[in-house]
Amino acid sequence: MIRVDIQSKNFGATPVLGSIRFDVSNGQTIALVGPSGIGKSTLLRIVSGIDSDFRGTVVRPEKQAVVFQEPTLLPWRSALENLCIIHPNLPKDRALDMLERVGLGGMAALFPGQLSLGQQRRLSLARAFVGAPEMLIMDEPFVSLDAQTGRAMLTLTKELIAETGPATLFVTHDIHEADVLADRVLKLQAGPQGAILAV
Ligand SMILES: Nc1ncnc2c1ncn2[C@@H]1O[C@H](COP(=O)(O)OP(=O)(O)OP(=O)(O)O)[C@@H](O)[C@H]1O
Repeated sequence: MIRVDIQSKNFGATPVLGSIRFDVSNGQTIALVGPSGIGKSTLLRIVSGIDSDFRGTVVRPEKQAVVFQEPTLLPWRSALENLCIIHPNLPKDRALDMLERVGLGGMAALFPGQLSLGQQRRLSLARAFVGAPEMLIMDEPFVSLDAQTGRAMLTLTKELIAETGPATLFVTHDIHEADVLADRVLKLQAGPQGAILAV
């Protein structure tokens, strides 16, 4: 479970987030929506532990995975190595099974530059799920994909979440994505001292 209790987050003198509290239980998926620039990515960075410069506390499980908008793969490593490098104890056959599972069977030796954007996204999903995360954070993981690839990725992500059961928090601008994936939608709105959750 993820327990978020933020009192405030400022960039310099500018307040960005106000008081924000919520929990994400194991197996639950929460979508985070709100207008551009309101602070969604800032909140995700705090929840994922990338940004620790805020007032408040976040309690998160040990096994974590983050999927960014851009696939953030190592271009000089093969698809298989991209999985194994951050999971050094991962048996090779499990890594190959996961590549197969996300539709990249037979592509283990290819480098990210030899994969389409959709395939690179599949590889980042494989990398995230192969470690059986207890917490999954995703920042607009389906943007700039064509409609068919986007739908396929959404279905695949839903299946992988159901199989693995992490506490999941993801940002989206797409209400359809939120409907398909999320059990609950949280909306950020402007408050007097930074963004707060709409009720
Ligand atoms: N490193 C930073 N330094 C200063 N200001 C920042 C920094 N990162 C973000 N901001 C500001 O904080 C606010 C929230 O940004 P954030 O990226 O979290 O919004 P967002 O809701 O994710 O936007 P979008 O939907 O457009 O991606 C914006 O006004 C942005 O300019």
